[in-house]
Amino acid sequence: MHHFAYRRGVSHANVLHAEEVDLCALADTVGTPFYCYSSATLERHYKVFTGAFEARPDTLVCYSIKANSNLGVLKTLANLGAGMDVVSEGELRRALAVGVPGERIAFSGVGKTKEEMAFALDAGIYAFNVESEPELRALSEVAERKGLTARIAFRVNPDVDALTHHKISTGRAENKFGVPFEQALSLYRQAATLPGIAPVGVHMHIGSQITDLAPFKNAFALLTELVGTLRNAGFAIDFVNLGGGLGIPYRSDEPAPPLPTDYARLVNEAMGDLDVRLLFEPGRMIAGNAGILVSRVLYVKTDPDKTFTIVDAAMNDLIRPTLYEAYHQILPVIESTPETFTRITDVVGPVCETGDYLALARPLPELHAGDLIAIMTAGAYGAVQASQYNSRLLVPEVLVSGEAFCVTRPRPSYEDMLSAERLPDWL
Ligand SMILES: Cc1ncc(COP(=O)(O)O)c(C=O)c1O
Ligand SMILES: N[C@@H](CCCC[NH3+])C(=O)O
Repeated sequence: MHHFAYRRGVSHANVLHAEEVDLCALADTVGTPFYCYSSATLERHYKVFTGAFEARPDTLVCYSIKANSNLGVLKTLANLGAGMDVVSEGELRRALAVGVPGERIAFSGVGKTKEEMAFALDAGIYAFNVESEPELRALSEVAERKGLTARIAFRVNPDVDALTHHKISTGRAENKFGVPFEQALSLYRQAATLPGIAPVGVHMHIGSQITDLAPFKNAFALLTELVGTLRNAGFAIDFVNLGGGLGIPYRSDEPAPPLPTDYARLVNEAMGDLDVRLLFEPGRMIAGNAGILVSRVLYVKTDPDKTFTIVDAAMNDLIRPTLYEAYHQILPVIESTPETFTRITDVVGPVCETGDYLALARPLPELHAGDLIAIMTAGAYGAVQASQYNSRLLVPEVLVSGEAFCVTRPRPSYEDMLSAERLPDWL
């Protein structure tokens, strides 16, 4: 198994079947397309991230489940002691199902329902990241009714440009997330008066795939200032949640993003000697380069001025290229050298949308029907964003560990798909 590594400059000479698991054999067994995740890489990424903060032993790294919620992935991380960042009851149930204790779970999201709040209170989660004043009041009502106390952090929106794709920026004033920085102190004061609420933390998450440390620096400076203000006002702030967002390498021909150790240095500088527990919510950094999407070429269509490589994976399986103009490296699952990447082609799927592509104008070696390709860096925001558009079945997910593999989410059948729906009795 190729370790889909947190590695700089993945070269075209990487042979995907060079390690213990042969992707061709796996494709024959599971069928294509399928997602394939590497346990070793997940573990390594988690350890690299936590290792960067070893000087602060009470740091809690809450893996952001939204990036990849496959139970095999979650269990791999839970076994290492990871906490989890959840944004719905579904994600919370997944975290609990793999044995993550409530005390290692943080709950974010602008639209938590009262039912979700009640479920999370019963699970004894570490903290709620509260994103508005009405949400605060709802949480207080639910907690009071249950006779429980919700530990909360307001998610503060610092109005900082994360210099990332506009659809995944979350810390600008115009984004729906968090409470305005200027309103924070008065909201903490209000929270302190409400039953069932313990305002004990501060949270911030400014966006995803952040490859420049400057926005973090600016945002963390504001956050440190806020902790000082809150403490001076008498609040016992015991944790600061710095969110996730650290970017990862998607292409080998661009400068690599900062390493977790660079990020940790910045955090330590920004936090100074602030005596607080730090929480983090990395998602992409842990899962992105631990997964690939394996697909088979169906047809190669050569038009007068263009070649389309039509593969069996599509935008419904991996929406990132068309939704965010995201680049995913594509490698043939055969030995190939950079010199053979000379055929310019669009790699497209079978879905009836012009936006159904995995790559545009991409140099690749000559491919033929039946060849396998690996779409790299697909472990984060891949399978979790899949849909059944065009009544296509969700693709299976396979977790690999050394020579072992497990189809952690099998391909459903068409019978499953049809039996999930009901017809009204008047038809
Ligand atoms: C609140 C929160 N925390 C953590 C994350 C994970 O971000 P990333 O996968 O970029 O680390 C997100 C997604 O952007 C988020 O919204
Ligand atoms: N889905 C986005 C990341 C969103 C992060 C969630 N706040 C992506 O694929 O890049």
